[in-house]
Amino acid sequence: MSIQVRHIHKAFGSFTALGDVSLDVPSGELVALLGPSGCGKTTLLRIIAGLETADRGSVLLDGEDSSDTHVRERQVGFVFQHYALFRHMTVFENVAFGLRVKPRRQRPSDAQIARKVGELLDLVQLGWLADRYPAQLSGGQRQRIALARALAVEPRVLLLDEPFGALDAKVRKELRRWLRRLHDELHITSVFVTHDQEEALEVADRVVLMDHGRIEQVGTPTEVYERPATPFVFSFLGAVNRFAGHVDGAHLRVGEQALPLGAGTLAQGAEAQGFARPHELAVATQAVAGGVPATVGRVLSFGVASRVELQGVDGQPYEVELTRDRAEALALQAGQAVWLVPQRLSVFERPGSAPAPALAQAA
Ligand SMILES: Nc1ncnc2c1ncn2[C@@H]1O[C@H](COP(=O)(O)OP(=O)(O)OP(=O)(O)O)[C@@H](O)[C@H]1O
Repeated sequence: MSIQVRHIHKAFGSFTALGDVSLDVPSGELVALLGPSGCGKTTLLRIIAGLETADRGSVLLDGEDSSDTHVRERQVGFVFQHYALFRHMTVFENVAFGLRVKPRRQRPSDAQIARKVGELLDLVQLGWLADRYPAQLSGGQRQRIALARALAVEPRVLLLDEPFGALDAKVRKELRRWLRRLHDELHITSVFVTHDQEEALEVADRVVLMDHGRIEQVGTPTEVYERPATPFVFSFLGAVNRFAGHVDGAHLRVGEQALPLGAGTLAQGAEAQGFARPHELAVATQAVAGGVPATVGRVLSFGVASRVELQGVDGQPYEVELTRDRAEALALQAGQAVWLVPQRLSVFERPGSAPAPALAQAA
């Protein structure tokens, strides 16, 4: 089932939690809503679910406006971070619950329920736990059972709110791979909320980056990581080095240095920030054109990679990732003066910072 979110606006009192949010989720896709705490991810998920109503805008499920459709009729399955299973029920009964509470005419027979629950427990690979109670399960097992319970009623959409948020890093990693495999088997349109960028990039077909109640970018993991549309996306998705300056002809002028700009449409004289990931900076031990001076701090080597922490002349921190061989060839020492040369620089103009055209010409 496809989901279309159209111009959703939601305020809590005077606080705008979502401002004009629109999003298309094609049928069968697994989409991650990613953003910092408080950016509106859960609110958007709850509006899609029908657990919350929007002030304006609409949600279309398979092209039909769902505003007047009750949560129960939307055929949506949920898994929440702390969606406690029923403590007094066995795993089997927890998974069977959604089937047992169906209206009498739609309710499967006991034999059908037993078969269905058995299949679902096999699917989440926990058939051997059917007779246990939730307190006798690990956190990861509980979330897999919660997922089996959500799937029992054959939802057309699956909504997951930080489903692995409460688990430790290792279990989280295992479960997200497992979720991806499960999705590839079932192809249920799924939206999951996370504030963990690695989780979103690893699991989702497409990532929706949100900040302050707005969508900043929607794209495949490669698109959002390789071609961030805004400074926020750049900073949110992993380590980044920042070079603040202004546009000067075909260069970004950063202090005394002029860093070459790629093709673009930046306004002459505008204040701008250049971004480069740690692996996109080369280190030179002699002064070079287009290099920004910095002082080596710590050099950390893990396996085949080395990470170098540095400081710019104005105290700006930088981080560079090199192959270990390259780091050893450079023989970097703490306190050494070096020059950082961006191999790729993504430059964003500060909105409204471009001088008036006449001024720019005079400069
Ligand atoms: N019922 C409510 N009443 C008042 N404010 C609310 C309510 N629900 C959410 N908010 C506010 O709306 C904003 C968005 O909340 P939301 O839960 O959607 O964020 P989130 O991105 O899911 O954050 P987190 O990752 O911390 O869960 C927050 O500032 C939150 O305090």
